[in-house]
Amino acid sequence: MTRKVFLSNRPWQEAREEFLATLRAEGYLTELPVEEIEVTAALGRVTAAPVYAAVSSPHYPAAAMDGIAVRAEATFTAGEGNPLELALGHEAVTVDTGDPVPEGFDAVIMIEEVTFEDKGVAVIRRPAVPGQNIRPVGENIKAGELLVPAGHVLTPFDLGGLLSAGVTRVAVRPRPRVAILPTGTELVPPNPNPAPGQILESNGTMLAGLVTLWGGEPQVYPITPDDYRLLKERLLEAVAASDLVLINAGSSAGREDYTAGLVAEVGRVLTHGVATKPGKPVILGMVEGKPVIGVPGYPVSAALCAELFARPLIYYRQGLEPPRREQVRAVLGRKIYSPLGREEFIRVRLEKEGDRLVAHPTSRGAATIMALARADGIVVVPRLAEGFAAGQEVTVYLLRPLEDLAEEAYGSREE
Ligand SMILES: Nc1nc2c(c(=O)[nH]1)N[C@H]1C(S)=C(S)[C@@H](COP(=O)(O)OP(=O)(O)OC[C@H]3O[C@@H](n4cnc5c(N)ncnc54)[C@H](O)[C@@H]3O)O[C@H]1N2
Ligand code: MOO
Repeated sequence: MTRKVFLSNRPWQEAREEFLATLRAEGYLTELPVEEIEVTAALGRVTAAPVYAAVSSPHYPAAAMDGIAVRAEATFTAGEGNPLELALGHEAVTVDTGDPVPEGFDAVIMIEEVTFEDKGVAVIRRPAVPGQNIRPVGENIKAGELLVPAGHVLTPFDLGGLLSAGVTRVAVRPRPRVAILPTGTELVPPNPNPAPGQILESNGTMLAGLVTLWGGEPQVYPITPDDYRLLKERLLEAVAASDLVLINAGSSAGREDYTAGLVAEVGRVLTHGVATKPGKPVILGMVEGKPVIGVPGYPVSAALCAELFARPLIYYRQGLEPPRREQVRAVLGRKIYSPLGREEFIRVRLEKEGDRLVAHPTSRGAATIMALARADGIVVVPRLAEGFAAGQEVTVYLLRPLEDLAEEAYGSREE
């Protein structure tokens, strides 16, 4: 096999657009699958069709209070000075909250307003108004009413509403199954005593976490060594069993970086290399109508590529628009130099100084996962800019809510 050394340097937006357009053309993002599941297990799932009420709620006129059901017109004469006696079981019927109001009765008087002087006789001192303390049929939901539209993320309230309307099963978008393949002969399961050269496999779990946050169902495969035949077997197995495959590492130009060649052999490579930092050697490909992303090995590169390329797919595949990251404006704590020609994603910590926010760039190494873990946001230096001056106002894409900003600064602020 020839060793492919040169990667393309396309703007990532263009590469992503082409990837999405290819997936749309193949029906992957337009003919979305559907599954029917129990409403009780549907929290956070996306409806595949509008859901209508099977039954009204309540489906019978229901007492809204504990008391007695009466015929309102038979109570008009009751007054403080004119107690009215009603024969129980005939002129009045005791009911509890939620009970059906018996046929022919049209009001409920709260038990606190009733005295029972004689066994079998209820005494009232105020007339009842028709409909009082009765929840009519359909007060909450009317049979046939639209409960939720298609493409709606089901909340706990929705689930309560669906069940109250007699809906027990619901058609939803399946959670996209995402196969994550950690590859590399140097990788070992995490342990506290790695030998020199061994790399603790951590990206699988990190990527699985991101996939879960975005609504997907991750499956992390066992570590595959850099063996072309094994990688090919694993890739084909993963493609058959999932909706999206993330092959982690082997994306670059090293002697055992097989991913691009492999995807090209069994499918097609749309992009190998984008003009970002980190994340440059990403591979976007298609195998048997499924997207395959070659995610670079360095943890921060892996996280960024997942964000830029896997996140939109996982959302669109569920029939959702990927939510926009919240943005704030901040001033830079120091100058950033960034090479021309690559869009750089710089992790920053934010600090409140009076009424302004100051963004402090953290470590820029693609291997420094804790810098990402501790970052509050990302500042993007455009491809055709060489950086920003200290004190310049920039946009920060938030990685966590502003109110969660850590009080104390931890970790290094140096590059
Ligand atoms: N001559 C060149 N060398 C490199 C280039 C280049 O263009 N020319 N690109 C660099 C860039 S940028 C990146 S990013 C990396 C990407 O490399 P690969 O995707 O081929 O990944 P590996 O070389 O196999 O691994 C790199 C590094 O990543 C860590 N790693 C890998 N897998 C895991 C895992 N599952 N869990 C945790 N960490 C992992 C590991 O530290 C590796 O050392 O290539 C540059 N080189
Ligand atoms: O672009 Mo690599 O992805 O520098 O880290």
